[in-house]
Amino acid sequence: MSAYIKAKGICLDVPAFLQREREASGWLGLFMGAAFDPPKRRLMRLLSDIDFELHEGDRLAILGRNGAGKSTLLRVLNNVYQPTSGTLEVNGSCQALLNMSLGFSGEATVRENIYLRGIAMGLKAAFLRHQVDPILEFSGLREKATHRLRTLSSGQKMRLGFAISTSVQNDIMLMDEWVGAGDAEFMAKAKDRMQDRVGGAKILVLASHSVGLLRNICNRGILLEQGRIIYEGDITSALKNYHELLAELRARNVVPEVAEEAAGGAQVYGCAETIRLEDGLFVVKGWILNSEGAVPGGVVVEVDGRRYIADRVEHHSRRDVAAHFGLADDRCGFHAYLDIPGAESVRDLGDSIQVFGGDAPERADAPLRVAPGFTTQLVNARRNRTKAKQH
Ligand SMILES: Nc1ncnc2c1ncn2[C@@H]1O[C@H](COP(=O)(O)OP(=O)(O)OP(=O)(O)O)[C@@H](O)[C@H]1O
Repeated sequence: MSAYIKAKGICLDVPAFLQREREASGWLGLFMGAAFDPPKRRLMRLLSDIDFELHEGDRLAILGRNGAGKSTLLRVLNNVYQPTSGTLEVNGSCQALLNMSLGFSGEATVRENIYLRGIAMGLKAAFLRHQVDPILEFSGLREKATHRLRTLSSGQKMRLGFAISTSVQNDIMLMDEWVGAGDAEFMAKAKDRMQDRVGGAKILVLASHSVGLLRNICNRGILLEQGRIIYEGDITSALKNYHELLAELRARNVVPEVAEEAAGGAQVYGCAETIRLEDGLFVVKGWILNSEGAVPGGVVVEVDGRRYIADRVEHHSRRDVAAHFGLADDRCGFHAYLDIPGAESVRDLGDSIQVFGGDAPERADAPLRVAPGFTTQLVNARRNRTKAKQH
């Protein structure tokens, strides 16, 4: 049977308890206020008139700034919240990667938690028996199988949650950000599995601030603002509308608030495409943008572990990149000019160069992708130097 999601006129109201703001005029006043002025209950509308249909092959990006309602909508799709009005039809097995530790019990053992969580996911005990070993293996927690969950580190709990949640392929996947957990070795395994699961899902719904990720994975997008869909369309036009909304907010001096993620700042993406020497300065060309659709100005090049800050970064129009990411501002191309003492040509740089971007040089710590052409340039330069030495 085919998988689909049909949301018609969904609204969600939740009760909010509001306490009157009052000046604390001493302890007695505070206690009396708490005793005789109980919080008022008021209904708050978190989602209004949400309408969309998803069918097989749809990969939907949910866009919106902080507090727009993305996670709330995912929770409604996952039946965590019942809509106050409207109808939701979900056909197909559904897996939500929303909260990795949902359904865990700290007092139960790791093995027991696999059953608890698996059953909460709708899996049968007989089926789960065969999943326990692969889950312990994948999460690297085989020797902890009989330990109580509360004795595990948060990274280990995350690994376990990830291994259980992704142990089976489902028709529909709901995701709040791309899941990455644990150390580098686990991350690599997790990435492969995520790619498998995402590729195997018939329908994917992904809420994220990561524009590059959404652009790569999704083919459709909805833009939420204050719990309403303000735009729906293909991913390119949805991203364009999202960036236009952010640009408009910035123009009105409203902080768009999309960047308060764990990393503590807007995510920076980009690519270093070429490097050459021009009038004694190295010029790195490429493109750069951040998750707010703005163009960061800091570029740093790391050669053999030493950081060199660009003296000057010039921005240029890159319509190809702007069209790909749906940017409101197409000046995301950059030429970064650097002085690298001791290097007189590209061949002196070696081939272990990394390029980083950020809002300012001192915060330029987001690695930019290095285009194959860039690497080829360095490798050819090194080869030429070796040949020249031999002659
Ligand atoms: N159970 C709840 N009770 C009251 N308010 C809530 C509840 N859940 C969410 N909200 C409010 O609803 C709004 C939307 O929250 P939600 O977490 O869906 O935003 P979001 O778009 O996912 O944001 P972010 O990008 O920061 O993750 C916020 O203002 C939040 O404070």
